[in-house]
Amino acid sequence: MTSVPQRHTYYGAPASTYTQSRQSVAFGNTQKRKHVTFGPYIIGSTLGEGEFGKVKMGWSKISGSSSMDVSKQVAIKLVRRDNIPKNSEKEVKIYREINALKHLNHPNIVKLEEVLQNSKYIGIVLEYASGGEFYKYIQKKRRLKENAACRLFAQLISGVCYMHSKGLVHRDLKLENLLLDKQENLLITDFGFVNEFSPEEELMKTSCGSPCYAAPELVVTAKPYEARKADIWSCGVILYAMLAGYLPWDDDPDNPDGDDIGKLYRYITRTPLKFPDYITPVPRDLLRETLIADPTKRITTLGILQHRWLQPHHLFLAVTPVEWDHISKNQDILRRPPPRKDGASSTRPRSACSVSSSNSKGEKRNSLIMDSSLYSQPVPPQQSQSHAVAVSSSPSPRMRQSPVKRNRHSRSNSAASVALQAVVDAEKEYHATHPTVPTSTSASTLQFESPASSQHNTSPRLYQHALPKPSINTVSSLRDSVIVETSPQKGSAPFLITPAHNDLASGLVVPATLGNVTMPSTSAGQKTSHSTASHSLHSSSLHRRPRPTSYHPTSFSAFNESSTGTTTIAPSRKDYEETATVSSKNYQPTDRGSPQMIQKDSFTLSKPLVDLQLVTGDLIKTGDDSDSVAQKIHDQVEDAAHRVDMSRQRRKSQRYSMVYDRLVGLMTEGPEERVVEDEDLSKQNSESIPQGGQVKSASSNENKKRFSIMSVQPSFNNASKLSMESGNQRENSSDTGRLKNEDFATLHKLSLERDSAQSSRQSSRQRLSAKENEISGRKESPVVGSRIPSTKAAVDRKGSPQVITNASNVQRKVPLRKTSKNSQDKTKINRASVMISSMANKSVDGMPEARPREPSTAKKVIDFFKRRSMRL
Ligand SMILES: Nc1ncnc2c1ncn2[C@@H]1O[C@H](COP(=O)(O)OP(=O)(O)OP(=O)(O)O)[C@@H](O)[C@H]1O
Repeated sequence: MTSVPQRHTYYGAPASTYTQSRQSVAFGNTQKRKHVTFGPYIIGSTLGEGEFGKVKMGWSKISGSSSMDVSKQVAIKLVRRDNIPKNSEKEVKIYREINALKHLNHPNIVKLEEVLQNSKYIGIVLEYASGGEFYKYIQKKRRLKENAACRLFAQLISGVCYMHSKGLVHRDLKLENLLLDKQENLLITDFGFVNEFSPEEELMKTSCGSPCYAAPELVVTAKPYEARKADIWSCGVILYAMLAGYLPWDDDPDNPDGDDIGKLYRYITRTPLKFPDYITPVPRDLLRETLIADPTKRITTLGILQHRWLQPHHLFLAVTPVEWDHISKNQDILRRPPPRKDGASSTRPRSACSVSSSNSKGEKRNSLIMDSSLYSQPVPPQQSQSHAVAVSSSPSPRMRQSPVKRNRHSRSNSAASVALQAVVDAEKEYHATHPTVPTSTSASTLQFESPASSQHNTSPRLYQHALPKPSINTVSSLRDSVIVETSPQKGSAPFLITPAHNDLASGLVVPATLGNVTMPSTSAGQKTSHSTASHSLHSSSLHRRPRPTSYHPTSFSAFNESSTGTTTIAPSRKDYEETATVSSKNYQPTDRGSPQMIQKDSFTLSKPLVDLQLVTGDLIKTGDDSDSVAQKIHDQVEDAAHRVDMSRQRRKSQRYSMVYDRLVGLMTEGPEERVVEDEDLSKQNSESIPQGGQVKSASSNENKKRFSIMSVQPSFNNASKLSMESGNQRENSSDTGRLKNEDFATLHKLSLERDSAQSSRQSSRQRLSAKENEISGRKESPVVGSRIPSTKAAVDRKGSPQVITNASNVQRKVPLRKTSKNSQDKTKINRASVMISSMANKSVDGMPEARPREPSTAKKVIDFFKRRSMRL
């Protein structure tokens, strides 16, 4: 039997593809087949394709076991390293995704298993969502029944609340970024636009997401926006799509395809939400509160949690972020392969050798070191969890079995499956013992139970499936510790909770549920009694099973989401948050109030050598010293050239054709349209949207220190600006490089790059003119900025499931679909997650006047894409 190749076997390997590491692997007792491997994973079929490349199915192998030792299915996002230029927004996107996922442990958020790399690829190993894409699920069913939609929306909101409680916002929530697991639980994925907010700086300035799901405030104003509210809007659109089978505001006769973003948002802000008959009043009410254009009037996540439509899932929704973390932590214990008899760990080693790697040319790829060593970085200190200690113990016999023998293609790694099953069981039991509690939305008028009743009536079984079997022996001090009893079939690692003894001096309190204590009185305005919690912790209830929830939505008093750090926290929330002895700055008063805010420093990991201060404009706006200016300009130029190259490569994909069309449209259409001058754009971005990676060179030292940092994400105006200015920037970079650094090698490199970029642009121009000739020979020259013909536009419309006509509703209802490009590229989909800040340049309301501009190279390129798109 061939063992799993050592990690080093694919480091520094010849620059081919992952296929070069084909291994002959025993497969069954008889058949020997070649398998493509990537590190310890056997690569399977393509699951999908995104911006960064293909996502492949993978099976991990555990060396030393017998044949058929495929243990776990994963999804591996394979990112070609040469597709992600250093310091580019793509690189940042990847880091953002990894850094965010690293901190998120929620059953409805796709789990990051690890990150691997070789000389050619970076492999982001994710939990496998075997249920497929959510939009397809809706598409298949045309629309979801209310109960199903309610369950899935509860899961979505739970995941969103969880990430908000961590101080993260997704900013690109849409159907296409939701997957399903085997049990049809929702998994939020694609965290490329994730960002963090802090109590001090809640507002964000980078507009991103997909137009049809983006909150109006992102588009109609250039003002900073409250990112959580934008996520809530997107959730509303998703819910509407679940229930209706089509997107809201998709019936504008003047903009039937919704590809005119300006019109779309004018329509959204001016047209009342309409519902098809089959959406009942209660979800309508929730949708009305969610899809309010004014973010200050829009419902908060807390409001959603408390909405009566979601009441059937209130137990699930009441699981706190702390609890999800505990559950996840213990699942990790469960997943750990058993120790081998010889004492060696059967766990394949974390890729210590992957701290750094070289490509085939021996070049260090330090910029992309973000493998398992990054993944395995410790979770940032989370004071709220300081009371919890997970103690491992020898696994149960069941755990010693190979997972393959139990279930060859098991979803043993499905966080959602285990945790959600636990919640479902808890809910079932709860409903069994409380028949008056509604189990369907039809009874949703029933109010939440009172906090007092919830103390005693909440099912104790929540943790039974989620946490390992207790071991009395491991309890060091029964007086100070609490055993959380767990399901006997889930292994034997104990879950030992050491309460913090109400250590008010340290600002910590023990989550009541985890300590199996009676919930303190939670009525709003009533002071939380920590001594009560303490007493309970030390009471005779030690061996009682914990209540599944530690707070109840109704236990929260409403608080002003927009206030920053000064919010008075409802007493019940204090059980989960640091007390007054800790500055309120230390946690975000999010709707669900978690004490586990990701520390700013921990999210923007130092491990990636990307200058996050430069490229994540939302996070930090900073100046820079002049010495790094040349490098930055150079990087930007390199990036711009690469972007042009990539654009050409992506012709087969129509992914951005609509956006290019829109860009052209914004430049040229109608009296309200605004043409954004480069200077204008720079000015605007530097003043009001100071995000991103476009560095504008400054003439004086002072100016150099005030570099405006604009959108690093693919803002299309910025992209065009980059293209347009690339020539100048090259000159600038070259000059600056010469002035600041007389390193001949640098100059040589720059000139080589410039030459190659110039030749690349030249060939692009040639192709462009050839295409123009071809097009003009075939048909009348298309009007620049004109709308894509509807039949085509229906295909081109990214990220916007379409609607088809339904007689019962005047709205058009094209089935939700994520369109394929062509037969060869079935998995490639149209999903435009874009920086839409540029769209704000379009005059929607009170935007500045347009100024004419000269045609430029970039515009020609854009025209080319547009024509190509129309032709297709
Ligand atoms: N964990 C997963 N399990 C199963 N399939 C997955 C998983 N992750 C991604 N896929 C499939 O791969 C496709 C592309 O994945 P993903 O959206 O994460 O890539 P991406 O490069 O981030 O794309 P983009 O940023 O353009 O949305 C998805 O639409 C889905 O079909």
